[in-house]
Amino acid sequence: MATSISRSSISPSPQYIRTRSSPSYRRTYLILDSHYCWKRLSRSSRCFSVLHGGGGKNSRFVDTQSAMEDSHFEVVIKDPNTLPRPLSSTKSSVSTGSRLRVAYQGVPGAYSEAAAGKAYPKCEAVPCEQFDAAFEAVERWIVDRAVLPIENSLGGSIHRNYDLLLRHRLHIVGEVKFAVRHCLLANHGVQIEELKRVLSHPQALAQCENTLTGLGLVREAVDDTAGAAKHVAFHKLKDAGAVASSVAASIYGLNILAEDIQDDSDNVTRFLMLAREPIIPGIDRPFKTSIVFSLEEGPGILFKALAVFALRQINLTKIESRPLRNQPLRSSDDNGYGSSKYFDYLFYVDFEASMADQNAQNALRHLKEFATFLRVLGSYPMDTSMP
Ligand SMILES: O=C(O)C(=O)C[C@]1(C(=O)O)C=C[C@@H](O)C=C1
Repeated sequence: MATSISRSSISPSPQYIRTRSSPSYRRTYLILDSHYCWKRLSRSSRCFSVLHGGGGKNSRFVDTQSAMEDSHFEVVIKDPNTLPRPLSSTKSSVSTGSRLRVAYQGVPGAYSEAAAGKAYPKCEAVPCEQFDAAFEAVERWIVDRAVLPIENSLGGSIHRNYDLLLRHRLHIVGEVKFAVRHCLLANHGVQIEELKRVLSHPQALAQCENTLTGLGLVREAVDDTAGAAKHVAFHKLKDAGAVASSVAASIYGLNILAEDIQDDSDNVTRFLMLAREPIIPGIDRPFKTSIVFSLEEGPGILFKALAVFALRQINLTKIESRPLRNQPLRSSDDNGYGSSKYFDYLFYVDFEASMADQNAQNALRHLKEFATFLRVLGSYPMDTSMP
């Protein structure tokens, strides 16, 4: 039985980006990513710097003050040792030939465990309490990979994982689409009419909105679907059911009261496969590339940013915006539009092209002309299978 990883078993995550500039100044960031990195300095920027390497002795502070004259400057660092290796071991399971250890969030029976098995057949799936524990488990060489949900066809994006992708230094090396078929589970002998509440992961509850509303059940959010099933079984609850998989029902000895209770039969969750090192992008099969960037303020800037792909016939499959954290609310005094405040955003974009494709490289070169920050999260084979 694999041991579960909780946040408390791992020391706190290093900060990926740390700035030393005064918060009142507009900032752009310089990211020294091991494989893809480029940054443009904002002309309005004052001195700033970025920490790469988590603050340890491998960290690199880049004082960009001297680079201020050259507002278009590019840095490319190729460093194979992206992440520190553990003191106890210098070999991963991959190099030792043992089973690949793959972190997922939840307990056995969670959909994420099944997705990890689909992504890496024969792997040893390692349960983690929270998403960030899974990221850290890979970073600290406790496991080799993580498989984490990023979006669902009914419930939408899993925002937490977008934020963690940026905070951590892992690379997207693949994706896997998994058909999620929810069941309503309860202890044996409990009838559906006796249920007053239902426990599950918030995404799963959202995916079964119509069914649960029809049954008049009060929703209670927990960390994962299988955890909900385990809780209902462990406490022998009579008034509560769980939304979870049929696998969870058999693991925790629950009865399946209803099957396929998701609002749409096509309920697919897309999971990302994460690793310490990126894969070498190819052009031998369909590839997808995921990037994150931020932009200067100004009319039509997002339009221009997206046009770099349209101009080259590159199809976008996903765009997500997230607040740029640690960036103070900028006063609109900056540009003289009264006293209202506004936010800065990060844009996460997935597009259908490989970083090995010149067309994609040109698009990103074009994008960096007006991006204040740009990072390639990964270039990886598309999952074209039927989920
Ligand atoms: O709780 C689980 O079983 C999970 O694997 C998590 C999760 C999610 O985070 O979206 C994964 C797939 C389903 O969409 C519902 C829940």
